[in-house]
Amino acid sequence: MQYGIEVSQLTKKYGEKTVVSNLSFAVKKGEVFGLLGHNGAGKSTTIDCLLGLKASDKGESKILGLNPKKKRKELFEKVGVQLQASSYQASIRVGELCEEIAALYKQPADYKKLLEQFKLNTFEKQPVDKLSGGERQKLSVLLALLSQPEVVFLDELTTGLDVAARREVWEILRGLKNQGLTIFLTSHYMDEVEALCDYICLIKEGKEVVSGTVQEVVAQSPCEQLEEAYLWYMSEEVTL
Ligand SMILES: Nc1ncnc2c1ncn2[C@@H]1O[C@H](COP(=O)(O)OP(=O)(O)OP(=O)(O)O)[C@@H](O)[C@H]1O
Repeated sequence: MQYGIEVSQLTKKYGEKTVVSNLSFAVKKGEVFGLLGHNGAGKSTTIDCLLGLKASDKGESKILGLNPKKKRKELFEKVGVQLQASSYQASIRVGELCEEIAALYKQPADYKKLLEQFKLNTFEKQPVDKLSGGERQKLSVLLALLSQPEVVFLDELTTGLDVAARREVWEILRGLKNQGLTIFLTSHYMDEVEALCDYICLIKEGKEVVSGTVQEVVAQSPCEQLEEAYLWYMSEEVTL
């Protein structure tokens, strides 16, 4: 099986409002796919529907060839998820949280090694609620990788991280990608998208505006840089 993620005509409504509309795409194993769009475009809702956390109104999705709603147990070991708002038990320490989560999996990663990679090892004994916003963000990416997943979903992976920390996280992800990890990410930073993504899809009000490699998306616009192209696409009328 060639694909890490397959999505066909995914549609999600909240009441009368359609927030994800007929989205279709496929992510090959070992590729990095970026779903981009303004605040409220429907990115997090798409992830929730893909994972079966929210019921979609139409469409199908598969992760590693499996239906996430029907094969939840099977996928649990294979899929890592970093969501935007992660809440943890009050006053649990970083090391304890890692241990607790690692204990859920059959073959977890060595969390101490991951803490070192993410430069969080000095915080092992610190309560999670005393971490800075950026440290907590890095921890949420780390936790998504604890199961040694085959597919990982990262929602705004480096929001709040400083320049050096962002690059460290990119390096870690590139290394994991080279080992075959499939990555689905959302990001508001176009330099990050250029640095990491093999394929991107821009959405506006839940609808696809354009998709392709970064080079293809830029080439189909009158712009030369992804950030300008992104703004150009976003200012266009939605016609789909
Ligand atoms: N439970 C809900 N009930 C009603 N509307 C919702 C609900 N959850 C999300 N929405 C709306 O759906 C739309 C898409 O939200 P979503 O969180 O998917 O956007 P996003 O692209 O992830 O945005 P951001 O970049 O700000 O995180 C928004 O207009 C949001 O207000």
